[in-house]
Amino acid sequence: MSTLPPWDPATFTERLLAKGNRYHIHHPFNVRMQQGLLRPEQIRGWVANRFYYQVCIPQKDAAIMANCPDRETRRRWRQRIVDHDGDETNEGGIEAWVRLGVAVGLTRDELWSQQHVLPGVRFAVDAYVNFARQAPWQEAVCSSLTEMFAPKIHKDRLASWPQNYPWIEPDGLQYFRSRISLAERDVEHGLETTLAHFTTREQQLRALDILQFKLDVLWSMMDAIELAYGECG
Ligand SMILES: O=C(O)c1cc(C(=O)O)c2c(n1)C(=O)C(=O)c1cc(C(=O)O)[nH]c1-2
Repeated sequence: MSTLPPWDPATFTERLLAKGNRYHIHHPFNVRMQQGLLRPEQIRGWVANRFYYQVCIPQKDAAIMANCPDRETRRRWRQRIVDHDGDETNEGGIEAWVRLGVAVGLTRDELWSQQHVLPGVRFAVDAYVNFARQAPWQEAVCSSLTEMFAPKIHKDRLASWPQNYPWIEPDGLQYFRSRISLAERDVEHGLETTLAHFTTREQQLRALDILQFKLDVLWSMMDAIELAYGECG
């Protein structure tokens, strides 16, 4: 057991942020996507596979709520499910992702049937959902903190895709636009919970491991996608 004193909140936050160097933004497949080097069928492969992540996120968030006895947390957390599933006033992120799919040349049926979802992507995403089902809810909250790094990846796509992939209908990029402020809001809550729960050095180190697990989920998805659709695919 570590006998070192806990990091203060600012230092702990810095340590969490430093994990950004392992984010899938740096994965070779993402780098090539960002440089405009991917062919349409490669973009389609990524979009069809990422759809599996999109549809599983609300189940992951529902698992966190199911494990959380704190009413205040559930009040805030349930918004995440609405963000993805939608409601009477908002079509939701899953539908926005379907629109992205259609904009890149996939059909709704192709997406919903999950016919393109690779075994490695399914394993990685399922590992994330299972973690949320089984871990203490604060640990599952911590695992969502890869969203700290997501606004940049969404902004990068919005800035470069219109020039790099002019064949993609720009309306299809709405999903990325919508996620920037939602991710920032999610991170505020996720960090608040993480800073309050992981207070000893040993716990803080555990939080870094949890964040690494989630970074690995995203990285593994990219590995599987690259193997199937990359230059050797
Ligand atoms: O496009 C991306 O690279 C990316 C990454 C992540 C992430 O870092 O987990 C999320 C999203 N997008 C996203 O759109 C999203 O709604 C989301 C929810 C979560 C989560 O863990 O609860 N991550 C992410």
